[in-house]
Amino acid sequence: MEMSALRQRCQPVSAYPSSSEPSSSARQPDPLVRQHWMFGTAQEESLRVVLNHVSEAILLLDQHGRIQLVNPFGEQLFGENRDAMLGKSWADYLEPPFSFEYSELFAQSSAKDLAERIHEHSPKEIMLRRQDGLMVDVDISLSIIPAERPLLVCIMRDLSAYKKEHDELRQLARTDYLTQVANRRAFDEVLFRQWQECSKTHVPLSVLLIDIDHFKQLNDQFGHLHGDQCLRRIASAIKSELPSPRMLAARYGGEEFAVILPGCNETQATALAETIRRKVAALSGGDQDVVNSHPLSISIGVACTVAQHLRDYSALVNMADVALYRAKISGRNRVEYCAGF
Ligand SMILES: Nc1nc2c(ncn2[C@@H]2O[C@H](COP(=O)(O)OP(=O)(O)OP(=O)(O)O)[C@@H](O)[C@H]2O)c(=O)[nH]1
Repeated sequence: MEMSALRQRCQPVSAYPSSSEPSSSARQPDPLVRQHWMFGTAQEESLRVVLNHVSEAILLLDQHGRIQLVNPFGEQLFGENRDAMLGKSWADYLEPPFSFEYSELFAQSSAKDLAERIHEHSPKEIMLRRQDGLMVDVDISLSIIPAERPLLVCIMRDLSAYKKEHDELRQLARTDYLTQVANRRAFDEVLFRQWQECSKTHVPLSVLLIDIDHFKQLNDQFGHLHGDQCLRRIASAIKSELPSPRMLAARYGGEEFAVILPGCNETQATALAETIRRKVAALSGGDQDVVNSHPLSISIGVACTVAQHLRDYSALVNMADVALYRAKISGRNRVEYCAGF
């Protein structure tokens, strides 16, 4: 056999076209890996091509979790050259708590223990820290090749695009299309969470229910498209007055909005409601636009709970509703507080 043909047979699984072969000084896989992962036959050569072109990161780890082989997509995912990756601990590329979890897995004293425990840790979604410091969400699957000194096949799939799409869809499902504030579903979820958190920490929790006054008249006089424009302007006025990102403005339904104010007591919530009322009243009047010249006002009901003395969070909303009703029958364009039923 010619020397070049012999050399060809001795390529490890991660072999590249000859132009990108590692230099002789580059770190080489464990001899055991080399012994098992030589290529020569046409079938093995096909497998080498598949591994080099498959768009998932494929790594071979020894039983201590040290990287023995990596395919080109793996290099791309880790943002590092394979020569630098070979021999390094795979778990060192992971973010805590996964780095601890997998370091502990690879510290098993016997191959049998490792084989038994590997199923508890795969498949799984974990976070990878690339060489350039970027964090990437990945899905991993670990399989064991049983032997006295077992090897592990680690397949990693980049979830970034999927995560981005998922986050965008989630955001859409929680946003009111017309006004771009949170919708009722998001309001209920956040209020439930804040209720639980404030119960634990004994901080007050307040809610505002806001209803536009005589909105039907505005719709009837100027049409629903102009009504929509007012809804958008009022939503953004409410949002702009919230001093903390933990506070949430939502469209509660029709021409009603709601605000969650974690950490706000009765006095603070009432003062903020008054600021919002004034801001909305100031939206109309000064503009040339016929709708903007139409007087706009809102009525607001305020309710607060401290140490969660109420039955549940819906009782807080009911109290704000009672206060809102009071504001309406007392002449509108005002803030009312309900201390309890
Ligand atoms: N333009 C527009 N109007 C809406 C929307 N949702 C609800 N409305 C209107 O809001 C109006 C609510 O009318 P009412 O419940 O009678 O209340 P109001 O006229 O504001 O009277 P008070 O609340 O008692 O001051 C109705 O005319 C609905 O058609 C919407 O998305 N866009």
